[in-house]
Amino acid sequence: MTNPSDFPEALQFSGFRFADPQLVKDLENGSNTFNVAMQKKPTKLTDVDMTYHVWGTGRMACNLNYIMESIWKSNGRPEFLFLDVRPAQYPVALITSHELAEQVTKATKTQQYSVTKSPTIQEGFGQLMGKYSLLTEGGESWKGLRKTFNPGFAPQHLLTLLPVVVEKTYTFMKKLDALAKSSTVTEMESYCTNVTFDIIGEVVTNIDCKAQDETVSGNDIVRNFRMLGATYAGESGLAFEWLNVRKRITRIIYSQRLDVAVKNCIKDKFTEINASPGTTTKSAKDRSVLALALRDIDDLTPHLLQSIADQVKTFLFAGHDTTSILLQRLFYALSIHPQCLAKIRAEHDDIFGTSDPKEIFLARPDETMKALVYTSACIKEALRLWPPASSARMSHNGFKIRTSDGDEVCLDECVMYLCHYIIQRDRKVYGDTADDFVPERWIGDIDTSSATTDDNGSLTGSSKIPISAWRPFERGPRNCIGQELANMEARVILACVMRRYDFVKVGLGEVETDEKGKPIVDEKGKYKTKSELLSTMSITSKPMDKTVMRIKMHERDGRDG
Ligand code: HEM
Repeated sequence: MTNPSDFPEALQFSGFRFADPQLVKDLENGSNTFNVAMQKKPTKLTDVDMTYHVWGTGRMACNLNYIMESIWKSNGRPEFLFLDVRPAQYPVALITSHELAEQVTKATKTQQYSVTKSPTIQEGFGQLMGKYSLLTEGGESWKGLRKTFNPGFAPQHLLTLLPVVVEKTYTFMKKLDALAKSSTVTEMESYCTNVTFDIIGEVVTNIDCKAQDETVSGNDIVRNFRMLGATYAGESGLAFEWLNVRKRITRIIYSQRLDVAVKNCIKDKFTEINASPGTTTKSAKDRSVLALALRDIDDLTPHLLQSIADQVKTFLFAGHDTTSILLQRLFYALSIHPQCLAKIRAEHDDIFGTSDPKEIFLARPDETMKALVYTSACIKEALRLWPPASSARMSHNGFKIRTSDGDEVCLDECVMYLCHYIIQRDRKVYGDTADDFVPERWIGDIDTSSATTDDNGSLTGSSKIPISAWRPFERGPRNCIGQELANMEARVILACVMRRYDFVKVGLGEVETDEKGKPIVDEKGKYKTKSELLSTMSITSKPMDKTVMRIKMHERDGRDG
């Protein structure tokens, strides 16, 4: 057994230290060369020049995952390694294998609800989600909250939300129609974020947030969310963030405004529920996050109000940003993989024929969702290659991982960073096509639900891919509560838009064309691109340029008449 206290001084935990003034100055100037202590095995340490990994990889410091990947590769791709990034942050234990990640996230006798969340999440994003957030709470308080909200995400209840998802999707399509008509080059991020915000707004509050309505500047919640979210541009929650004082002050201001707007919404709902006797039965059927949180509450004390506000903010944030990224990645991936695009369109032709998808979805919701098999495989593959989130944990009670060599390593007081980006591109699992978009690998195994899969992480489905090697929603008790909602949204949106439009990337990641202007196809059947659409880190991992595209009506099905 190895314990961090046995490590050389460089790795001994000292807490979140604000270092000597010279070092802080160097960090601010960007001139500091970090001394990164790392190891393949706990006993062997090497000093590595961090600057090389940040600037020397050719991928720039745009995303923490790329830096981690570079360090990991140059150290022989170990299943975990330690990084001493003090005093910027706690020491980090980078977890790169799905087997080790599984040990961290599963429930055990000593870690009943899996290893607790890292304090860096609350330190980094507390202002966005609040200190009582379901995402960061632990122990029995977390358990109680999760139990309260689970009914709002039960599969049968989610199906009742399908009409809302379809309606919001049609508003989204109106926007895309207008873009196609005007041939305007646009950033897809705001369109995707607005549609997912509108959907999650209904799920959380039962209120139309009108995020897609340009004639109004959005309600107070949407507006303050946008402003607050913008202050997180370029942040990962793992390092350096505390240095920017101006940003921190701006953040406090918008965070307070958001809090007030959310609390007003909660108070209105509380009054509505308690207004007339008849509403009790109505509210019993209302499974919005807000109604579930207010159920059985007679006295809305300041503490309760704050806790509910924190849950509402958490759901609103976690429920729109990640799904928006997924949509952008899918539109782009399908635009450069012509064979996949043809297959997904063929599937939609089979299911909808010449009918309006809306009618089919509303007439046969369950059957239609299940029929979208290739569509689901595309979603699963996009989440594998471009996972929007990750997980960060920290233990304090002697938690040990067992390595593939049988060593036991104690990871107490380190941030365990479960890097989905590296884990889900593991060549040992995904072979030579680990970095390629191949939805076909999931046919026969399109289930995305962590709840229904085999808990021990063994092989499943015809894909024969270990279950735990696909973990964009994380696994174990702290898995994503909204995963089926995200999956439903993505399926509906793809089914409605993929036959109607052609998405053409402009700028970063643009397709290379021949002298006749036709895309050049590579040996794998993919369009060659002039560059890679890298991701930046702004809490989550987002396409760097906000996915600049031109939208065209797809000729075969063009109904823009
Ligand atoms: C593609 C879409 C999504 C992805 C990739 C995603 C990813 C994740 C991940 C990785 C976690 C675990 C985080 C950790 O271990 O610290 C998580 C938790 C969570 N997600 Fe999602 N998520 C998505 C969509 C949603 C949606 C639509 C909602 C809202 C309904 C949502 C609400 C939450 C909440 C509340 C948690 C905390 C759950 C708990 O700790 O009990 N997510 N999500």
